[in-house]
Amino acid sequence: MVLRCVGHLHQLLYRNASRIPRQRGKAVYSGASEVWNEIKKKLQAFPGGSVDLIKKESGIAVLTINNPDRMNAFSGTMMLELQDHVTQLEAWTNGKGLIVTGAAGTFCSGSDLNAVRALSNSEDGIKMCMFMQDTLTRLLRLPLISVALVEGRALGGGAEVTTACDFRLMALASEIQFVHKQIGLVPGWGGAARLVRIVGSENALKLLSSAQKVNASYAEQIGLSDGVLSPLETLDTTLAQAEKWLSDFTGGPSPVIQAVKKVVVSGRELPLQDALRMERDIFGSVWGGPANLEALALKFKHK
Ligand SMILES: CCCC(=O)SCCNC(=O)CCNC(=O)[C@H](O)C(C)(C)COP(=O)(O)OP(=O)(O)OC[C@H]1O[C@@H](n2cnc3c(N)ncnc32)[C@H](O)[C@@H]1OP(=O)(O)O
Repeated sequence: MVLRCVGHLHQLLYRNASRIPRQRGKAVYSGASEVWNEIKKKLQAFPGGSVDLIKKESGIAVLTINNPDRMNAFSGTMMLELQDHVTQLEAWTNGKGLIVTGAAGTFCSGSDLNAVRALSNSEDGIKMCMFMQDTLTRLLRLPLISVALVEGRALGGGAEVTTACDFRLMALASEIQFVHKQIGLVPGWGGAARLVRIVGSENALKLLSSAQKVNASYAEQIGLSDGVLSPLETLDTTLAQAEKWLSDFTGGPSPVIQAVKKVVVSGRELPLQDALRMERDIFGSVWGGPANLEALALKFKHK
């Protein structure tokens, strides 16, 4: 009887699920389609490398920044590919987790400096920055629990990409470095705004104004990293280690994991009143759902 009532309520609420305001896919800059078309055309002119996406049956996806000849620097076409993959992941209903990593033992050396030089007027720079802000904000908002697996160096825009994941895991000898100041810049891919939220404004100010190399232990100390990977003489590859680490958070059905991520994103991004409304709607989408009914039927005890 109780279960039937819950099921009925679920049907009622589920009708409203389509009304859950979508956090994902929401553009950072709305009404900018002309700018997008223009910048996409410019980015096409800087080819090289790739961003590769593998979606596994387990619900974990692996996104690899792949341009080893340039220490995985982002070419223009890689920026476009990254955005396409984010769009694909936004629609991945079976997804639970995402690992962002770099090819050939290093993470990413930021924007391809050849593109930076060619797009050095401030108008183009701002458009490229808007494009990457949009993509990386959507990456962070994905309803997947994401982790950056940092090996080797994460420099400039590469350091910014690490902050677009929920968590960061670093190999023992790896380094994250916001080198922007050394090339007369500040972060422009949303990395400063995210860094302040991750490590606090004092630590962010230290990292950006000194452009210091942040090793794995210092990163853990200030909360930039969530764990140090074991050296590779262990049996696991770094990717396997990251998958194992992530599995602590991605156990269970995808609708529940996605709902968990969504309530956190709304709590982080919205004013309290809106966050509470969003939480109500997300709650309504899982209440009386299959995972909830199954757990109730099992009289689950949290021992
Ligand atoms: C808002 C976004 C702001 C940005 O991201 S601006 C870009 C910030 N990144 C940088 O300034 C990185 C500059 N590169 C470096 O410091 C060094 O190359 C780095 C990454 C420490 C690696 O040093 P090493 O291990 O000694 O290797 P290397 O210098 O010989 O590099 C190997 C090849 O990769 C190239 N490379 C590395 N980073 C690049 C980049 N960002 N854009 C374009 N090419 C890049 C480098 O030029 C070299 O190529 P080549 O062998 O000389 O043809």
